[in-house]
Amino acid sequence: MLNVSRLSVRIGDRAVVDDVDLTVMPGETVGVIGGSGSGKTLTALAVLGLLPAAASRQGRIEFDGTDLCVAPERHLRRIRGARIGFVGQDALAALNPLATVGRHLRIPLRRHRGLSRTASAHAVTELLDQVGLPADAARTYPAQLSGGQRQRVAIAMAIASRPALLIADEPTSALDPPTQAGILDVLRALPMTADGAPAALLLISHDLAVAGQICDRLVVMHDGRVVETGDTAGIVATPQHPYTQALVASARILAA
Ligand SMILES: Nc1ncnc2c1ncn2[C@@H]1O[C@H](COP(=O)(O)OP(=O)(O)OP(=O)(O)O)[C@@H](O)[C@H]1O
Repeated sequence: MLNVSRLSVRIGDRAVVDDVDLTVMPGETVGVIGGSGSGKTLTALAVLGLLPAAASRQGRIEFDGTDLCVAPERHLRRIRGARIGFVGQDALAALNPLATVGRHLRIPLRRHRGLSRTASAHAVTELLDQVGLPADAARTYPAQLSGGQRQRVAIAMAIASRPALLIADEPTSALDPPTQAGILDVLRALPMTADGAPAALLLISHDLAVAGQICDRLVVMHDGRVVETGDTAGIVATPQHPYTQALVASARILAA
């Protein structure tokens, strides 16, 4: 479904993402892990066509059979938020402080799924339930919610269109461990997409312990390059690259 090949992103004369290959199959949960500055976020932004103005990209990003690197901006606008959802680290930044949770959810429901007013009211309740929030959360405002509840709302907004792929960039890193676990449960149980196929998740995280809990496969990035990729269980059991070995060792120490 998503097939990134030989992706490079340059800012000035620096290749901040260098020759990255990455695939996500329908229904698959893939984690992109690596340290700060390793190029994870820019890889995600390149897929969304939302790189900073100073950046340029090369390579191929095939999604639903179209190369997004050469697709016109109107094609990207059509798939962003509809076929590809996005959740970032800072839910507060994604939410309008003056709008209720219900209003946040009705906008994508009406825009992307074309639901009537009555149908979208029902769909709001269903979405809230999918992310573990009670129906009466629809009448609350972002400031009245905890950080974890706000992140649940941000995920509900991102999945309202039933996207084929959800990109989540450090969705739990601003949250305490019990709250993180709740958000990972929500991401693990993504609903079906509009065409009935299972949704896929591309999870960006610096934390192997987080990605390892819910990802089928991991892509390890270091200094802008993919240094290792494989099944989560295999990577955790027998990491090959020295950087991955260090990541696994430090996750073990933290878990001990
Ligand atoms: N707008 C920008 N202008 C200049 N350099 C940038 C910009 N955005 C990112 N970079 C640089 O590109 C490199 C990769 O950044 P990126 O945000 O993809 O890293 P990351 O792996 O997501 O790290 P983090 O976990 O800290 O967000 C970093 O060295 C960063 O400083």
